[in-house]
Amino acid sequence: MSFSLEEVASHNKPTSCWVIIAQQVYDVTDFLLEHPGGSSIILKYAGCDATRAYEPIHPKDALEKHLPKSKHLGAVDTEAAQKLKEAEVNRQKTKDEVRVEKAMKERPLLSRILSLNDMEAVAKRILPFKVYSFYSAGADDEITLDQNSRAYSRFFFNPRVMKPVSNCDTSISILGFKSSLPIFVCGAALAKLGHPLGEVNITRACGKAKLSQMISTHCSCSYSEIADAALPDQPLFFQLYKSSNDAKAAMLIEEVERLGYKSIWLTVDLASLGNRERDVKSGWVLEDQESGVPPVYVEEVAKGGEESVNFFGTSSPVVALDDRDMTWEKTIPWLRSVTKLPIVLKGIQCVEDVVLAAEAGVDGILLSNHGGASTLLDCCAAA
Ligand code: HEM
Ligand SMILES: Cc1cc2nc3c(=O)[nH]c(=O)nc-3n(C[C@H](O)[C@H](O)[C@H](O)COP(=O)(O)O)c2cc1C
Repeated sequence: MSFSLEEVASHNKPTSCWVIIAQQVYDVTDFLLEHPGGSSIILKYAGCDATRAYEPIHPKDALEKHLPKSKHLGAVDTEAAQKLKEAEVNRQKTKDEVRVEKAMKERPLLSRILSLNDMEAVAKRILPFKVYSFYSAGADDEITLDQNSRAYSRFFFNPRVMKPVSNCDTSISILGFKSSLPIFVCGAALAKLGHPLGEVNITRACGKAKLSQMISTHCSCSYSEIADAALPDQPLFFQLYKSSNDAKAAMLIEEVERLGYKSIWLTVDLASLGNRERDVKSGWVLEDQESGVPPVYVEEVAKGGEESVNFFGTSSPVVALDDRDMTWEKTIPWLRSVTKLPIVLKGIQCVEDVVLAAEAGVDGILLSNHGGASTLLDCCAAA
């Protein structure tokens, strides 16, 4: 079955909502309320082509996994496909896209980027404004974000000399897996926003460097693509945002266990999303930059605009359907009952909770305040 653009466009309401993704037509009416980001994000594209918004965020298999087959209605017809292609070719680039294209051409060679600070400065130049805001924003006044990096300058080495060092071994073992350095790659959502190869690229790098990698529940490549990119003996850990629906969470764990992931890192510091103001603001800051004229706010403009403001930014969907009522007594035994993998709690921040974690019998903890980025509170102690 194939559809014209006009036919798709007539399904542009919450009561009948179709979208086009990669020239395929989907009926997402029933899915609206299940979408992790809520319905309003999808409704923005109701009756339209959502490909450009959809592809950099969602794993390849998201539609197949979450929409019943019957909701994949068919493809657009030949004329519609042609029109969509033309619209994409003729689309006027935004100022931010033009800026990014220029910055990409002028970016330094990788071999000249010597430190994380250098890398961050390049990222700020070459990433789209909204993406950089999402990747870098901290909660509230970003005091914890700032303190996390400052903490490194509060501690000093007392170097000892006259020791043999020609044969140093920097490797350690993390949950029984050898790592060439005492670091690993932490789980982070949406890598494809920064590079089209997304998490898979990082997996390949970890394979070469012999490092472990934790994969976010909200990675933008599929869990299986990432598993396929890993070398046979390369450990992948899975970061779990636990759904409030236990059965769904158990299915997810079963899936990654089957794919060969080696441990479950339950994130416990995100019962609610932090107030990431730079991320929230980035949408309207960008709109003002694009319009090129100083914004003029009048009552009429503000009206109606107020309700549509997304107060959580790009991260908003991340915790929308997550379990906000996890407890030591309930959640850890439940997790043990659904997996044999080692369990690590990610986001422990005080001694009292370390003790409770040990009593609960977990296999490890990750001392972390989520980078001062997304936790509910700013002003948490540096971690
Ligand atoms: C069918 C059409 C869909 C459309 C048009 C759509 C659109 C979007 C958009 C535009 C965002 C970004 C929100 C933002 O920038 O603030 C988003 C986020 C998200 N969507 Fe969808 N979506 C669709 C289907 C799905 C499906 C099937 C899933 C699978 C569960 C899904 C899961 C998510 C998740 C988890 C996020 C948050 C980003 C992340 O952490 O990965 N979406 N969606
Ligand atoms: C862009 C970005 C995305 C992140 N996504 C996730 C995520 O999906 N799940 C999660 O548990 N933590 C996520 N984090 C937090 C990191 O895993 C990590 O806790 C943070 O970068 C601070 O490092 P630390 O825990 O070593 O202090 C994200 C961090 C950033 C910067």
